[in-house]
Amino acid sequence: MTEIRPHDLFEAARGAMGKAHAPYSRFPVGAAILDGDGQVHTGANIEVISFPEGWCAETTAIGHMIMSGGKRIAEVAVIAEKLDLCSPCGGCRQRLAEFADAGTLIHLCDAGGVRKSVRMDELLPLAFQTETIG
Ligand SMILES: O=c1ccn([C@H]2C[C@H](O)[C@@H](CO)O2)c(=O)[nH]1
Ligand SMILES: [Zn+2]
Repeated sequence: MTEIRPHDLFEAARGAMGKAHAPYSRFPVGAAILDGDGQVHTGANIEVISFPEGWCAETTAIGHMIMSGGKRIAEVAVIAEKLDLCSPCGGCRQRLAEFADAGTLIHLCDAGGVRKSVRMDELLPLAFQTETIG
């Protein structure tokens, strides 16, 4: 099996961004998740005319991963057409954290490739948990 590299994830996210349904914000976003079994799952943002009902690229990709049988997130790439670095929104950080580990890398991309890679626990420090601390 060919190893998936961050640049491959970037390309998958960029391809997914081309499928965004973002007629209201005109702000296409793409995401790609590498799961623990080496499979890649992609997503784009999907907007709805009643604006709060739309959802993010990362969320679409998580749905694809779960429905394809993927269990854990090994790496993520995110790209937005109109931003140099698209960092996942707060809600998506929590959704990603559900399936990621503290050290899972999230690659923030621009049109040329990966520009910055951050750990899950940098994106969502002090994440909510129900286990007793200490
Ligand atoms: O991390 C993010 C941030 C925003 N969006 C989408 C939501 C909306 O469709 C558009 C503008 O906010 O970008 C994402 O897909 N991912
Ligand atoms: Zn989001």
